[in-house]
Amino acid sequence: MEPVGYVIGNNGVDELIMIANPRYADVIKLFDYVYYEHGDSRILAQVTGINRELYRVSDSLAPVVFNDGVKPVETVLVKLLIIGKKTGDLLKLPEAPPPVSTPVYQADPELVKSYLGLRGRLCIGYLASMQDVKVCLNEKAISRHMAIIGATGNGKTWLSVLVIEELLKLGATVLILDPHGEYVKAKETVSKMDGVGLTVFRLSRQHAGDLTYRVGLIAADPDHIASVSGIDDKAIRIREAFSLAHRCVKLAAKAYGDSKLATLRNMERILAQVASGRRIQVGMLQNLFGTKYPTGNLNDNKYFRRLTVVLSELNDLASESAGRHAALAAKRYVRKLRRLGVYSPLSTRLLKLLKARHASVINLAGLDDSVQDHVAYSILSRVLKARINYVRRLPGPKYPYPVVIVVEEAHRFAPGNGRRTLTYGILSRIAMEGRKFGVFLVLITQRPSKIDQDILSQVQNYALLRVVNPKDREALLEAGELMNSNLDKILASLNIGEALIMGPIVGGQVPIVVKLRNRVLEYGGGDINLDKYWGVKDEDYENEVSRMMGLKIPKLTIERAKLLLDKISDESLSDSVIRGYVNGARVEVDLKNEVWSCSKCRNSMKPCEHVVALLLKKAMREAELMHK
Ligand SMILES: Nc1ncnc2c1ncn2[C@@H]1O[C@H](COP(=O)(O)OP(=O)(O)OP(=O)(O)O)[C@@H](O)[C@H]1O
Repeated sequence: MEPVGYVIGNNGVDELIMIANPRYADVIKLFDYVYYEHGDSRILAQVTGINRELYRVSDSLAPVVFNDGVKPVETVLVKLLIIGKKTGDLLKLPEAPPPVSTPVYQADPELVKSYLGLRGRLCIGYLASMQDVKVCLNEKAISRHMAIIGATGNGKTWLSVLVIEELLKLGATVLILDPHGEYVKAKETVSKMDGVGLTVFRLSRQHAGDLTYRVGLIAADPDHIASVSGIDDKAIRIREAFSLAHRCVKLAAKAYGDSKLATLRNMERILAQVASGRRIQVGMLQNLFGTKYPTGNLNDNKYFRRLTVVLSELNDLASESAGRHAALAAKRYVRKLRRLGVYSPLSTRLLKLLKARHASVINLAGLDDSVQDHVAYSILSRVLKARINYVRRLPGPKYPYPVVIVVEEAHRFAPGNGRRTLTYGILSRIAMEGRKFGVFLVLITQRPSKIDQDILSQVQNYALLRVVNPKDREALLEAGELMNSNLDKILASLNIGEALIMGPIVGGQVPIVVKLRNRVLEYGGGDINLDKYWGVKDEDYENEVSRMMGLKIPKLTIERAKLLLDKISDESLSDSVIRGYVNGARVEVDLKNEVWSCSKCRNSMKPCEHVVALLLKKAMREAELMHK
């Protein structure tokens, strides 16, 4: 066999420089596998850089080479990352670099397969440089969690969908926290996968989903829901009133054995009573709540006794003006929570959410960050608890199978800037202890520097797509022990559809560059191809939207609106008054009179991004109809 090149130097024992055999100079590609002989073993290496250079000629000769029209002599220098020699099941780096002029050969698929040992069952693609070698990740290593990292639009969701498909085929229970509703579309294609189920849970009626997930008020920490409602941490009196009302409905539910009493509506009723300065007696609760419950002797009931104590604290509030004001303010916050439609007395049953061979997508699109945070916190805490109860045989809800939790936009739930979300605590606990209880994380983020580094450092498997930002590459260098400057260069050279995978999931020894396979499940939120609808350039639809409203819409607003296009729901676009929900905001535009309203931006002088998003959608819909 003819060598593809010869060693001409080295950089430590793990990097070689090879000069390419001119006959192979145009054949050698990035990520190719090559080897050289060392005694009776072969040392495998991978191409990580290719440089074309002018053959070194002396300074006095250089002008001659160029001026006489002689084609410059080219050398192709190839950087090789040493993978190692096979010793039993292990790959070991050689003790010394090979002598200069050692011949280097192209490795064949069998050699590569036997060295890399990709013997898992999560088959997500092929070696980028050798498309007949399948890459199957080790499913057991998912217990060491996984991070999927890459710049926006480089295929993170694509890869996560592949991992989910493979996990589902093996019978896994998968839970997906989906802040942008990107996985909702998977529902349409899940029937292509035999015996696999997928349910989309929505949080409010105006969003897409099969079932509604509710966060239980009885189990919720009053401080948490007070924060979700927007009550400032320092507004102690308002928080106190809020918390007392919460305890009151919770205890009433327990004392009377009727969970339906623990509603936000009943909290509002209690607070209205306090705000108006009227005292509340136990006997009045039936009237106040508008429900009937047994009025027998409840004096032995411990909840009843606590309820009377809480009522007397509420009455103390009612007796002073500051207390009444606080109750009035708290009532407004409760009303705000009620409008969200996310809370009900009891949480949705866990067994509706968790099933083997099944993925549950939690569609959080359109909810404010604090609501997303509370929902995620509530779900993750319950899942971890159910697994702990099962493993440790403790009383309480249990789930018998391990659960893989996919967290899209993980930096939103566990930001690295020291801000502590509710979800942060539970995510960091799962990152640290989930392995013991069979709760595994797949964290997806565009910005590794923005995610909490303690959590990231618990993750041992990395799938890296193109990461362009040097700061983000630095964060990876810090977080992953496996990361080194060679890999840093590979990262910058990846194409869409390629991923660099490291960690025990690929045997733990060698990073692998994978060409990802096609997926079965659809997902939304990929690039929106406006040209598909318009067949025209950006300016044309910008002009169209401006024309509709009879005024110039700033480019920035249009850009922001484009990002909201996949967050529009319940839209009605055919009449002269169009309406819909855009990222949770209720939007209405009267096209004839060129007036608009947006429940979030209220009295803006110019159409806000929510309004413009709805207009864009209408224009797109019309263009689509025209092209049919
Ligand atoms: N392996 C692949 N093969 C072909 N096309 C791909 C592949 N991966 C991604 N794409 C395309 O690239 C676009 C972006 O992909 P995707 O939405 O998965 O990226 P992302 O990194 O999750 O983006 P974001 O951070 O914005 O969510 C999509 O239009 C998708 O179809």
